[in-house]
Formats: sequence, structure tokens, C-alpha cells
Amino acid sequence: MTTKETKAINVRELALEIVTEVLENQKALSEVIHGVLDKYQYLPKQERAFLTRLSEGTIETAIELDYIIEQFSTVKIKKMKTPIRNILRMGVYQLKYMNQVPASAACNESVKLAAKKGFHNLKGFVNGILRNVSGNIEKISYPSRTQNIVKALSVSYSMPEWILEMWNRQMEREQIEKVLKAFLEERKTVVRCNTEKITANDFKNLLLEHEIIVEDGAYCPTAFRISNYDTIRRIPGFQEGYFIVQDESSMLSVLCAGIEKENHVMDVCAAPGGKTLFAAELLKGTGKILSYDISQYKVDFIEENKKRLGINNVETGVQDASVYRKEYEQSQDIVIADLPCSGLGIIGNKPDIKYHCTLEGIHQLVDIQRKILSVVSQYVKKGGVLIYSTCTLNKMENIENTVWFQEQFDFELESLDPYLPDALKSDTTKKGYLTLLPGINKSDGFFIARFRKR
Ligand SMILES: C[S@@+](CC[C@H](N)C(=O)[O-])C[C@H]1O[C@@H](n2cnc3c(N)ncnc32)[C@H](O)[C@@H]1O
Repeated sequence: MTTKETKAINVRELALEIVTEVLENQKALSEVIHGVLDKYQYLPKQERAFLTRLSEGTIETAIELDYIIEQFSTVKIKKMKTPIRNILRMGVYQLKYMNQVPASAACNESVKLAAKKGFHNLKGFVNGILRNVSGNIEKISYPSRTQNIVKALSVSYSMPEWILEMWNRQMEREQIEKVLKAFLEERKTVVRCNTEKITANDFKNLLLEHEIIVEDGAYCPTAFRISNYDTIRRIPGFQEGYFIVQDESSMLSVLCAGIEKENHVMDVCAAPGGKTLFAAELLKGTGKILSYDISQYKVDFIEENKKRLGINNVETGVQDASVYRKEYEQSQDIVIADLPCSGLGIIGNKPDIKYHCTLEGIHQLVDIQRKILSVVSQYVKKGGVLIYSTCTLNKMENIENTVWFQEQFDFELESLDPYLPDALKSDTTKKGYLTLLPGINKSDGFFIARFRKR
């Protein structure tokens, strides 16, 4: 592709495509953005970064952007034509959050984009609103915290009100604000070094040699927080399988399993394989891991990671965890049940979750989680361990499921403390469960419970 041809690609138009797919058509941001970035791989690094920042940022702050737009528009945001609504959102995002974009460029490019999408008649409307926002950006008044705290937090942190109301019943106000703030902060990517192939120290030095910024993880010795890289696949050591992207919360859940050499482990909802492959590493080539997921498409991700990391003691397969298989009855030392969940703990990385999640969806997930737990608990040997984890923050899917499980089955919670760094030990970890909160802990939002079969 020549420079002339790349110039013809309007990055803001691509961002509009991403924002529309996610905010209007309920698509998952990670899939849409990867699709676009793959298709336009030849775009220079800077343009890819601009595209990512503009589309992710607009989605992340959409509730606040809508609030701002409505201060300056006589037409309600919901009544606007879809492309105009999203062009305005992106325009306001550039004005408010992208200092490197001159205000005139943010306005002019938005007007041009409106025309390109066939809305010549609305050029003046777009121009008028954006110029007005630009001239008054410092004077916008936000909803009062004393009058309506839920509305105020919803606008400031772009979090749907129903989620805040639910959290209000479950968490302290101070905790909620820390979590909300952390979701909007720029995050480093966390990777786990594959010590089957390279020592943590050599891996760190390799990254530093390539001018990647590296910090040690907060809780796990082989975890690193990295930044200043182009794409994951271009990081040195990726092809060689020296590392895998994995949050420390996920690593901790595997450590809490207390895996010992020769153990037989089953990971029932395993794709893309983060926990499976860490468990395999802890087994040091001994024992066996059965690693399943619901579709071949998903299992292919585990296989891809397994091959890249050079792990042999893992057998993968397609299996619906909610369907009982007699041959596994009481066969496993450890069952890892990292179940499908509403994902409210990973909104920082996947901001689309907050718009797509519903209370009804959560109730359905609780049913699925309970169904899977009741099936896979039968695969644990007597005296074996079951780890239940989710990457969500709500009591229904976490502690309430844990209590329910203990009441229904012959399992008891067991302390996590032998497996945790001191910084994470608490009254609840002693009882057998841990809730990690972004902004308070250096991780995604996550829940881990450890059960022993009687
Ligand atoms: C939270 S993710 C698992 C992440 C994985 N444990 C890791 O650490 O990389 C949940 C997984 O459950 C899978 N899943 C959903 N329903 C399932 C079912 N009924 N049986 C098996 N897997 C299922 C999804 O495809 C998804 O990959």
C-alpha cells in the first residue's frame, strides 16, 4: 500500500465505524477493533494509536459525552440520526480529552465526516454544537452530587445508573468511586513470563533492551506490567512463546488452587487458556490438564497459545461444561471453574460491557454458573479442590453463588492465605474467598473462592 493510498483512509471514519458497531449494534469492542486494525495493518503506528484512542475513548466516556452534547443541543441525543449522534460524540471526545487535536480540526473534521456520510444538510448543526462545546468546555456544569449521587457518578464516570444502584447496595461509596476512577485510567498490559522457556529476569531484560517500559507485577513473581509497545504480536519473544497476556487476578486464582506436581487438573471453561497454561507451568511437565471450552472456535485459541508456549501436558477439547460426563466422575485433584460471567470487573479493558450488560442477563448467568458448578463439582475427587472464579463485581454471581454452592454440595470453603501474598490476606481470604477491586488492588475486578470436597 502506498503512502498516497493510506492517506485516502480517513481514520476518523474508521473510528465512526467502530463506535457505531459497539454503541448502536451491541458488538464487542475488542472484536470490532481487532477486525479493523487487522484489515488496515499497513496504517502507520501513530494512526493506529489515534484510531484506538478515539474509538475506545468515545465508547468509554459515552454517557458523559451525551450529557455534554445535550447541554448544547435542542435535539435530544436519542432523536438524532445515528451517524450524527456518533460523529458528535467523537467530536466532543476530541475536544475534551485529546489535547493534541486542535479544536478547529476536531470541529472541521466532524463536519466533513457528516457530509461524507450524506448529511450535507446537518453540517451547520454539527458545526454549531461542536463550536459551542469548544467555547464553553470549561464551564459545563455537571449534575450535583448532593442532589443525586447516582446521576452525578453516572455522568462523571460514564457508568449506567442501574449498575451504580446495584453497587450502592453491595459496596461502600468510597470503594465504588475508586473502582470507577480506575476503570477510566490508562492501563498497562500485564503479561506472565513463561518460565518453561525463559527466566523472568532474562525476559525482563529482553523487553528493556527493546525500549519497552517494564514494571514488576504487584503479586506474582512472573508478572510484568508493560507499556510503550506497538502491538502484542510485535513484542520480542511473542513468537517464541516467552509470555502470555494475563492479568494478575487470573494468575492468583491458579496459585490459589495449590497445584502440586502430578496433579490431575480440569479447566472446564478454559479459552483462551490463561489459567490452563499457568497451571501447566506449575505442574512442570508432570500430571495432566484437561482443558475444555464450548466451541471449536474457542478451543483453537487454547491450542494456539499452547503451541506458542510449548506446553505439552495439556489436552484440549470441545465440551459443554453444563452437560454431565460420567467418565470424569471423581477423577480430578483440582477443577478450575472460571465461569462465564457478566464481566463487570474488566470494564477498564472492555468498556462495552457496561452498556451491553443487563440485570436480566446477570440472572441468566447465575443460573448457568449454578448449573455448571453442580455438574463439574462431581468431577472432583474426594478431598480434591474446586476453584470458582469470575471477573465480575456483583454479589449474585460471587458470594451468593459461593454460599449457595456450600449449602447444596459436600464442599467447604478453605483458606486462601497459604497461596496469597500478605498484601491480599484478609478476613474473607481466611474464610476462603477474595474479591479484588481495581483502584484498590492492582488488578482487574475479580472473585476467587476455594472449596475442598469433603
Ligand atoms: C471467563 S472465560 C474463561 C477464561 C479462561 N479461563 C482463561 O483464563 O483464559 C469463560 C469461558 O467460558 C466459555 N463457556 C461459556 N459457556 C460454556 C459452557 N457451557 N461450557 C464450556 N465453556 C463455556 C466461554 O467460551 C469462555 O471462553
